[in-house]
Amino acid sequence: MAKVQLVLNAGSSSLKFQVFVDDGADVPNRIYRGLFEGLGTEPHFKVKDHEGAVVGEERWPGHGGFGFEEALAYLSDWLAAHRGGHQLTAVGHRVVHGGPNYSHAVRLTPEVIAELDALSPLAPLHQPRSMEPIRIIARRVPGLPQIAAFDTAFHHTQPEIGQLFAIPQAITDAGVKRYGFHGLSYAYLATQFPKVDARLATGRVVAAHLGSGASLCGYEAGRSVATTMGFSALDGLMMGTRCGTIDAGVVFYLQREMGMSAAEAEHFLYTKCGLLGVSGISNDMRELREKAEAEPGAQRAIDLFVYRINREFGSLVAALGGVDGFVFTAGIGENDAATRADVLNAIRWAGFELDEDANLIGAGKITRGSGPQAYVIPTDEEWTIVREMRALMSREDESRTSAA
Ligand SMILES: Nc1ncnc2c1ncn2[C@@H]1O[C@H](COP(=O)(O)OP(=O)(O)O)[C@@H](O)[C@H]1O
Ligand SMILES: CC(=O)OP(=O)(O)O
Ligand SMILES: [Mg+2]
Repeated sequence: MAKVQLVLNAGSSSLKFQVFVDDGADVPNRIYRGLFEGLGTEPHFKVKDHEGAVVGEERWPGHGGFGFEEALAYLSDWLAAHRGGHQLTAVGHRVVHGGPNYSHAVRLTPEVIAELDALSPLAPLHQPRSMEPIRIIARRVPGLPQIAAFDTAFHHTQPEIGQLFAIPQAITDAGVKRYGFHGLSYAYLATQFPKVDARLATGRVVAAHLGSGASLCGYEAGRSVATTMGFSALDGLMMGTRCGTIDAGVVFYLQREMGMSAAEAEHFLYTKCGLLGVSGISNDMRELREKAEAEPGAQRAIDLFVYRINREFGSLVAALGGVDGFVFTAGIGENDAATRADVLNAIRWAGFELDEDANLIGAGKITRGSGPQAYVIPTDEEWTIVREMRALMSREDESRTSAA
């Protein structure tokens, strides 16, 4: 029976996973990559092997009661039954918020789980979802090692000034500061920079993670020095359903003049705004692109999405003192050539020159000329998690050895 490590990435309606051989190799050896999507509505399971061939697929039409619990039970049975069976040795999880304390992965003990639960108010859309599979597995397989890797951890290298809001120190000390998110994705991109272009690895780079959540990260020599998300995953760019940066005065206005409670205003800004709110049509860029010619709302949403990226890009370039490269990643960044073209045309002022043909192919370098270059690099959050998990376990082994 093959020993394997499982990595889970729990989203709002999906559960992505990857399975790696537990061989301690520095470059993780992936054997399966898959997801459950449509949880709570029309669940659908699909898994591919390391060559991308589909090796499992199942649907549960109309099974609204099929959630993480059912998905994890199905996955565990599938792994046990497949190719002579697989023995799980550890599970790694994407946890969105690690708070001020965690700049690396951590082993999930009951105390750590309680500490991470307490961060839910900082990421109300994400943290409770991140924590659910951890609890289910702890109950189903007590004793199975579980670790958490955090979206916030990669941004611990931001200078202190970049983490501050202009508020009294006592409130900053209570944790009200800029954390930044999508760090598992940005950490993965940084590992690819040297393979893609040496200037990315050593220079000043802005990467755009454009998925259902969206943010930009400014890197200096592969380390995060500034990012558009701050205290919560509501900040920065316009997203699928989130507003991004908004004048705090609007939040009070929604409550005082429009009769929303604090909870209603929060729900509104997380789930009814962004591409969905502006277009009145959809949070999905594919649908907006299809309808952009006929529906002015769809085009306006796309225009604002791009405008906000250009504005926030300018702010990161100011923080970096210049820019040597740009990277696109995640659902929109990897798949939507039209958005990439719009963004590169918007940031021409920084010297980027779109290569239309390369952009249509959508892999590798998509600019030309003598200025800074832009690239498409597909992200892989689960790869960062398994690497973090192995690093944590070898640190633990070392400290056990030196204590002995
Ligand atoms: N082929 C495509 N063309 C344009 N946009 C796409 C395409 N595929 C996915 N997207 C966009 O990517 C989003 C999902 O991105 P993803 O990175 O998978 O997000 P998440 O992991 O946060 O769910 C979708 O909502 C959609 O807007
Ligand atoms: C932190 C965050 O916004 O994550 P996602 O893009 O998965 O919603
Ligand atoms: Mg995501």
